Amino acid sequence: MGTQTVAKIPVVDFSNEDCLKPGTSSWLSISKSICHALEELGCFVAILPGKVSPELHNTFFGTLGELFDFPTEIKVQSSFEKPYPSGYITANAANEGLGIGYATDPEYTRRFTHHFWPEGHDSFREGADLFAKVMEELDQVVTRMVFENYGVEKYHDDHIQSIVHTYRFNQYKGFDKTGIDEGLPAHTDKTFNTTLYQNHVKGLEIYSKDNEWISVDPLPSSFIFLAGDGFQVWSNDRVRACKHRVTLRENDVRYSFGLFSYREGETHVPKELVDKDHPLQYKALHQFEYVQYFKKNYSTLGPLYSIKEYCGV
Ligand SMILES: O=C(O)CCC(=O)C(=O)O
Ligand SMILES: [Fe+2]
Repeated sequence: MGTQTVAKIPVVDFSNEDCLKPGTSSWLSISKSICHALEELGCFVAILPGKVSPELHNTFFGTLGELFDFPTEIKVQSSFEKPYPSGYITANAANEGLGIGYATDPEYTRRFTHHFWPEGHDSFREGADLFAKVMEELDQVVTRMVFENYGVEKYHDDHIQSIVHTYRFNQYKGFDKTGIDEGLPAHTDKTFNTTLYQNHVKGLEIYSKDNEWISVDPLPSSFIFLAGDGFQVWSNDRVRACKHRVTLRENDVRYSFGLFSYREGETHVPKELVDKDHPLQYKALHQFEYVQYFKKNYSTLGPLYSIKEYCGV
């Protein structure tokens, strides 16, 4: 257990199982570090060595290679989960993404697997379910720590009930294949929060308060937790939505995947988080409508459209 800093991204080590148990001293100590990181940078790296073995890591990235090797026409037909973004999405000639709606429901990962492998593919399906479980647990632990830190833990059960998860798997071709170095442009996620996992190829960069791009070093068994626009709204600007981008400098194929957490219904700033030092910053946010609006108007709004413009007071 403990917190260290690698290249300015806080790294939180959850190897002591007590870190996942509310009220223990390990829990209380890392929750302070996590809140600080989310307020300053909007992200941190979580190391969970007991949850992801090197075998699972290697097997699962192997199956992602098989997934993206399918012909494009099979990939584009995988869009059948609504309402949150799912199916085939491509940002540019270097990037391809495939999404699953309701990612934490094994029925949806089963359907997605069946689309590509009608005979089944246990290591893909079981890997996807296992990672979704670990990321969902991390998501719940982190949001609970933040809710407690702000003295509003009484809202946390309802928060968890309102969350819908979407998976997105990304493949970025090596720089030598495309000559494209922009994997994804700078953006904040439209989620409440996002949890990412990736292979050994670097690329993710985080924008700091000092206006610097910080490169994330992939560490084994580690996840990157990012606060999204919804978290910033809910916290009345205490938590910073993490601005990030993907830059491709290596010639290896980069794989990453994320569990995207969206709140159903409306997000209001809790009344306890509004006072004379923290005047109300946002109107209620309906996250699904926000995602739809952003998608529909992307060509005019651009990737850096801010939540302040959408629902700032
Ligand atoms: O590939 C990554 O590391 C980041 C992906 C990302 O930012 C996104 O899908 O929104
Ligand atoms: Fe993102």
